[in-house]
Amino acid sequence: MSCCCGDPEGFPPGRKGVPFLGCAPFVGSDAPRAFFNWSKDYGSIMSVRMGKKTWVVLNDYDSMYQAFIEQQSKASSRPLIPLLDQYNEGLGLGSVRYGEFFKANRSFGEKILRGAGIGAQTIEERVIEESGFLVDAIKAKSGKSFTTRFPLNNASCNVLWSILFGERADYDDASFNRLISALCKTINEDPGFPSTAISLMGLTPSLMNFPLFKGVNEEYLQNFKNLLKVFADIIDKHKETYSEKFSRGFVDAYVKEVKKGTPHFSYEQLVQFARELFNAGAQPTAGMVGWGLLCLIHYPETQKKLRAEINKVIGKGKVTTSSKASMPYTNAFIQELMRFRTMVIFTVPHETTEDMDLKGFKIPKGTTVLGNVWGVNNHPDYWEHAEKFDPERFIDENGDFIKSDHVVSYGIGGPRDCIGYHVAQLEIFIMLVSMVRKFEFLPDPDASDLPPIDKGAIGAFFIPALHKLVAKEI
Ligand code: HEM
Repeated sequence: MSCCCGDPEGFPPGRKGVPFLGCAPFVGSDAPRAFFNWSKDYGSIMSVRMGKKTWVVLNDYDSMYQAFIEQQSKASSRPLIPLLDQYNEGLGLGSVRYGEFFKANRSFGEKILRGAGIGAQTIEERVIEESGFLVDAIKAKSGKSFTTRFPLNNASCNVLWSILFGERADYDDASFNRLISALCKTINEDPGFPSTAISLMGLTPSLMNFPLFKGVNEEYLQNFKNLLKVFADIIDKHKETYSEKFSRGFVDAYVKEVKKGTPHFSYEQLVQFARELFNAGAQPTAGMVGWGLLCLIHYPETQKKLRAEINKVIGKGKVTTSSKASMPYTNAFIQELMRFRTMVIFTVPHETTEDMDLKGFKIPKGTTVLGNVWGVNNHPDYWEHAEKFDPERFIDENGDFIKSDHVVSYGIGGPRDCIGYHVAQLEIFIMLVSMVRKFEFLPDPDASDLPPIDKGAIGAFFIPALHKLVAKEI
């Protein structure tokens, strides 16, 4: 049975927008904020017509928890997203439908990203080694202003590359830098029409046929094809030099499964899976560390407190996560950073595989359900002055760190949360601590203003706009 507006009875209320496009023309360049504002009229669980489809958007912690954790058996698939499907053809991980193929590949990926089966060096050791190269690259700037994005992208790409292939590249390696540029082109990391258009085409596929969007999409698709070709070639080389006696990383471990004939493993899937881990992992992590450095120059008192704790707990010793439990301020800084600059603004869209009853609303099988990650990270019910960067909100009266469930930057949990959480957290902690211990970060003396702390590309990820700063060696 359906109600007068065409939605099934009991379906969450919401916005319909205009014929063909639905709400796309009203979303603007900041979709999570637009959805969150609409939820003030319709409630936390609301519907939004995007093109021909009506999505359900969850704008608070409780509804996301009930859908993605408590009813995970019903809400863990993925809808077909034409923008992504045109290059991944249903392979990879993030857009794969829930089922045996997904489970086999996800569980393999989880093991590898925890460090199993990729040779003797742990992931933490790889991150520590890479942080040393990052510090050296910044030292080489000799206190002159530099664009942070490049060494951070190099460092984060190297960590992923080392997990995938067991090797890293110097920061001036021309072919690796070309690969990083190819990656950046797939992300559209600069604010402007292309990054907004990609975000909107993900939500409303019909826009892909409109002239202005068509050009952006053609370029987007070509960039992905270029990146896929690079991965296919390198994986072919790894297949030729494969040996059962050692594993250089994810790719060797996966080749082993294909050779064994393990169901759901294939070379085509390997190319897409490896490409996707690189795509989904390298830039959000580099971007998060980049936002962290920006916060340090905007809040110099915070920078001082952070360094004081690092010096007290680690001093000149090796930076490892074994010190983390004794560093409440650093933990608070990182948790607030993840909340304040939400890198992945929505969950990847989920799809229901059965009818679902969500807090009294009826959500039929086959409905797209989106979690508003930015909305939860900024919800006034959990955060006083959410717009303020304030690590102290996570320090209790005894000076201890308060871990919060309401920071959902990696998703809320369940079978589709971020598979790279462990790697990203290692990188953010070890890279930031290693840099803050060695350098005082200061504004670029040649710039009239501080670089903006609220402007970035809101496409696939919320990446800081290109900016320069100074790192003065301590
Ligand atoms: C600061 C860094 C990162 C943030 C904020 C982040 C955030 C997220 C979020 C919000 C999701 C969607 C969860 C959902 O749909 O419910 C996700 C999914 C995913 N992330 Fe991350 N991520 C980060 C780093 C990484 C890294 C380092 C990797 C790879 C090594 C990675 C790989 C993925 C993949 C493959 C998925 C899809 C998982 C699936 O569908 O099963 N991410 N991430």
